[in-house]
Amino acid sequence: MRPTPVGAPARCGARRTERLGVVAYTNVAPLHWGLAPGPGLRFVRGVPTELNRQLLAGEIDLTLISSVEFVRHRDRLRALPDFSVATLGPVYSVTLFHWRPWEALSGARVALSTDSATSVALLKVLLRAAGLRATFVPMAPDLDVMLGRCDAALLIGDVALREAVARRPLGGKTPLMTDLGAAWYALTKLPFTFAVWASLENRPPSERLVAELRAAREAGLGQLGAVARAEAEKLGLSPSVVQRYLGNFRYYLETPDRDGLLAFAERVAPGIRASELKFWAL
Ligand SMILES: C=C(O[C@@H]1C=C(C(=O)O)C=C[C@H]1O)C(=O)O
Repeated sequence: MRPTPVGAPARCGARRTERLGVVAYTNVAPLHWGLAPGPGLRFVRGVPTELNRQLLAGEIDLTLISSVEFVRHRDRLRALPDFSVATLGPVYSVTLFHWRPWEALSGARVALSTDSATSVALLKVLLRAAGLRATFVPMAPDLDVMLGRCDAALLIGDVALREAVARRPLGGKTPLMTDLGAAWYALTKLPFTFAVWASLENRPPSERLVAELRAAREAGLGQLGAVARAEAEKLGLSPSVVQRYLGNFRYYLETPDRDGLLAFAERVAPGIRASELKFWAL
C-alpha cells in the first residue's frame, strides 16, 4: 500500500478508526459540540498533560495539545491551521492564586497543577520577565492543599474557573489572583494560544474528521447558549457566567493568535523560526 505523503490529508474512503483526544474542560466544549464517538471515531478523554503524552506516544491520533508541547516537539508534530484555544487578555481559567503580591513573589514556593503544560511554561515566562525567581512544586489541583503548603498555586481549567468565580476565603483569608492570560497581554499586547489540534507528522488526520471538527465548532459557537447551559450544570455555575467565559475564547487560530503562539515559542525555544511550526494544508 502506498503511504500517505506527509503534508497531505488522508483521503476519504472506508473509514479507519481515529482516536481523538478530548480535553476534559469546559473551554473546549464548543469545539466538539454534537460530535459523538461512533464507527471510525473514538474519544479519549483526559487532562492536557495526559493527552499530550498519549499523542506523542502514538496512542491517540489527534488532540488539542498544549501549545508548549507543540513547540517542544515541533519536529514531530503538525497542527490544524485554523483551530486554537486562545484569548486576548484574561482567560479566567488559568490563574495564579497567591498570598503575597505578585511583585513580592521572589523566593516563593509555587504549587503547579500537574494537569497543565502550557500554563506552567507561561507562568515561568511571566515570572522571568518580571525578574522574579520562585521554587516550583508539582501538585494535584486542589487549592486548599496547594495554598496550605505553598505561597502560591497555579490552577487551570474548570477547577480554576470555579475557584476564580467563588473567590472564597481559605483559612479566613482570600488569596490574590493573577490571570495569566491578562498578564501575557500586559507583557506582549498579543493573544495567548493555549492549545492547538495536532497530530504526529506521519499520521495526517482524515479530511472527514477535520470537516466534522469544523462543523462541530460552527454548531457549538452557533448555539453557545445551549453549550453554556449544559456545561454550567456540570460545573455548578450560572449559565450566564459560563456563556461569558466561553464567548471570550478565540477558536480559529487567526493571525494574532499565531503571532502570540510564535512570541511564546520564542520565549520557550529561543532562536526558533516561524517556519519550524508546521501546519497541515487542509
Ligand atoms: C485555557 C485553558 O485551556 C487549556 C489549557 C491547556 C494547557 O495549559 O496545557 C491545554 C488545553 C486547553 O483546553 C484552560 O483549560 O484553562
